[in-house]
Amino acid sequence: MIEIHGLTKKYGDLFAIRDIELELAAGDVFGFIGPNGAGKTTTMRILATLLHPTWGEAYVAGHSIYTKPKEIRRVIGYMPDFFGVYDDMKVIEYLEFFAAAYRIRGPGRKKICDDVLELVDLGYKRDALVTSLSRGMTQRLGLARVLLHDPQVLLLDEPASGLDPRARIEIRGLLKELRNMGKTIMVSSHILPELADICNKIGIIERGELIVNADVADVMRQVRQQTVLKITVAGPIEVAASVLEASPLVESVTQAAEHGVEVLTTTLKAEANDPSLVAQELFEAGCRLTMFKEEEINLETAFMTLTQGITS
Ligand SMILES: Nc1ncnc2c1ncn2[C@@H]1O[C@H](COP(=O)(O)OP(=O)(O)OP(=O)(O)O)[C@@H](O)[C@H]1O
Repeated sequence: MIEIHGLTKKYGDLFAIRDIELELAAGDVFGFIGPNGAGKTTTMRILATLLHPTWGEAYVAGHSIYTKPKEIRRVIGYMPDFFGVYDDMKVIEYLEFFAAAYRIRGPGRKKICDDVLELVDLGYKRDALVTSLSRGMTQRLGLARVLLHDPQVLLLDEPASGLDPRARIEIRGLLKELRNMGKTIMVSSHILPELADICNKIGIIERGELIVNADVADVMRQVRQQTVLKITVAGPIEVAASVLEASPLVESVTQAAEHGVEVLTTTLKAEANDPSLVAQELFEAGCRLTMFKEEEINLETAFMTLTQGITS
């Protein structure tokens, strides 16, 4: 759905983006992470055919940005990081205005506007003035606007920026819904956790260069090459600790209090792939397990591990 090769944009001597390579398939949700000024907006504006690159190639749904910009505009929904709303319009009028611009005509237009309003949970604000909406609602209206023509590809530039925690969660929920509808989504943010649970691919851009471009599942696999168990027991924890230390399956054990409870964090040897054998050893030594689970690893930790040194 999106194919980018050697994409570069220069402003004088400054590389806003440099040699970007990226491929996204239909249904991919790509989280585009980077600090302010890293090049996210530049990349998205080029894909949206609003900006010419200095060199490089980009295709959206098989259409080249150089030769088929009109075709690209029909299949994308681009939500910029800042967009204006017309002061004296009601929410529904605002959407009808853009629907007309997309040449959506006839009785179907009203239904489409009502449908997208429902999708973004703004049906109840249908007749409110756009200027009366909160920032979160305005962002949702912006999303409704780019969904009017049912685009296959969504380019969303920091849709959650400036929102309070509740509004951020709402936007995330909405993105999940769009993902479930099969849309291909490129969504930028400068914070990783915001995108962690909705993306299947993640790119990290810094100073114009895509320094990480990976499958979320691969990253998880790479980081988790060894199983780490969190274990608590009823009774003396030292007994369990010594059983674990003596176990041929265990590489290391550390003991520390977590939320007031003594926990044994146990890293298994790379070749030990059945944690239940460790449970059995503890059981046979008379330890009563009160917790025995694999340590959860979140995407943020995984990326911090992988990008250590690269992003500093
Ligand atoms: N029109 C322009 N003229 C000169 N430099 C520009 C122009 N547009 C962008 N830049 C520079 O290109 C770089 C990339 O900017 P870009 O807006 O793509 O970053 P971004 O990752 O989207 O940042 P933000 O999170 O702040 O939106 C920045 O250094 C910016 O100052």
